[in-house]
Amino acid sequence: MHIKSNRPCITALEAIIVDLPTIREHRLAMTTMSRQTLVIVRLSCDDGIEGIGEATTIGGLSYGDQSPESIKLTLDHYVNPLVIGMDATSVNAVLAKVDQSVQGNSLAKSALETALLDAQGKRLGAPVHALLGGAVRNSLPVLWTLASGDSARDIEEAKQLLDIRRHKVFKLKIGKRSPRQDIEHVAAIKNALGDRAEITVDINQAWSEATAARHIPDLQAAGVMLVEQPIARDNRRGMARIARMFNIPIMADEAISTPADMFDYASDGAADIVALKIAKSGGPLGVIRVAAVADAAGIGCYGGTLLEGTIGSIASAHAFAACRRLEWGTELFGPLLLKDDIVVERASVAEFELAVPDAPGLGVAIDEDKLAFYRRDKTRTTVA
Ligand SMILES: O=C(O)C[C@H]1C=CC(=O)O1
Ligand SMILES: [Mn+2]
Repeated sequence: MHIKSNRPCITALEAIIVDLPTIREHRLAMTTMSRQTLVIVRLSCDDGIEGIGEATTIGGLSYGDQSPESIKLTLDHYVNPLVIGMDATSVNAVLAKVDQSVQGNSLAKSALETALLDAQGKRLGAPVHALLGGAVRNSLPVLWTLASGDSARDIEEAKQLLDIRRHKVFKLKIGKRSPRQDIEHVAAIKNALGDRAEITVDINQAWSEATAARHIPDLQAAGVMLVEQPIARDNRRGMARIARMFNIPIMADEAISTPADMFDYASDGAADIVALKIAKSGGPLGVIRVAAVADAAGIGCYGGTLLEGTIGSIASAHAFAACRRLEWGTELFGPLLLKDDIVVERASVAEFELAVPDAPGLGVAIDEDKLAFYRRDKTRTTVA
């Protein structure tokens, strides 16, 4: 017999596109950003509780195959009719229903999963990390990406961040210029910072396997600590050959989204480290499944970002806090790249670490005035 439950139901799901300015240009191999676009999700339930989530990508469709506009369309037209009326307390049941009718679209699913966890946490008076099995750590090391496009400016920026004890690991985005220019840039920064800082590089798939084989030794000689996604995401065999060829750790990012991707990479020995991202894996629960496969294979975990604002970064922080091992730290600096955000209290980093909130849910509240000001379909023109 089917017993009608008295559990709270989902009554509304809203997706809002928000455009925010960045503090400086951010240059990656595939695009240069001067603003960031977030998709904020608000999920209402009939017990009066609201959950929030965020789906954010980089540079429209230049980084990945989901754009802010397509994420909103997916949520409005496909996900919304599936979830309205469902029991809001079973995150797994809601996501299973969505997975049956919506293929892919991991970013929309991540924002939905985050909003459900936020709502359930608020309902139970528990932080999201507690819903994920509990935090193994209550703060996370955060690196900073130097990507102004100018070596001198990057060095100055790094020195300042070291002085104020905000970051001591720096990721350099390379692959846009020639390998020779890139290596000069990397060496200049490492020489200027010396032992005060560790340097990593992210090539964002820009090199061929032959270019990687030729130039990874130069990066190693320049003092680089690890190399992220040197070649195309679908060239798993090439990644395996590179990982075997060099001692310097090779990190897979764009190549690994699902537990199955992680399993294939692990089976082929195609990466030493994986960049976990809630956006790639469909949310905090999804990313923990990928981390479990990585753990089983002895592959190191790193807490990655798609440069989300505070909501998405704090959702990631809850998940990364709950991962059993997080040997390579995180890059949850997205909120610090933004000039402003749409929350009451922005995420901040002190003593090189980001604190994981302990308040119910995500522990983040929307600033309604700022949201009204920055939303693309703007409803007012001044911030109070
Ligand atoms: O890792 C990426 O590919 C994307 C992102 C993370 C940090 C950053 O600057 O860009
Ligand atoms: Mn990357």
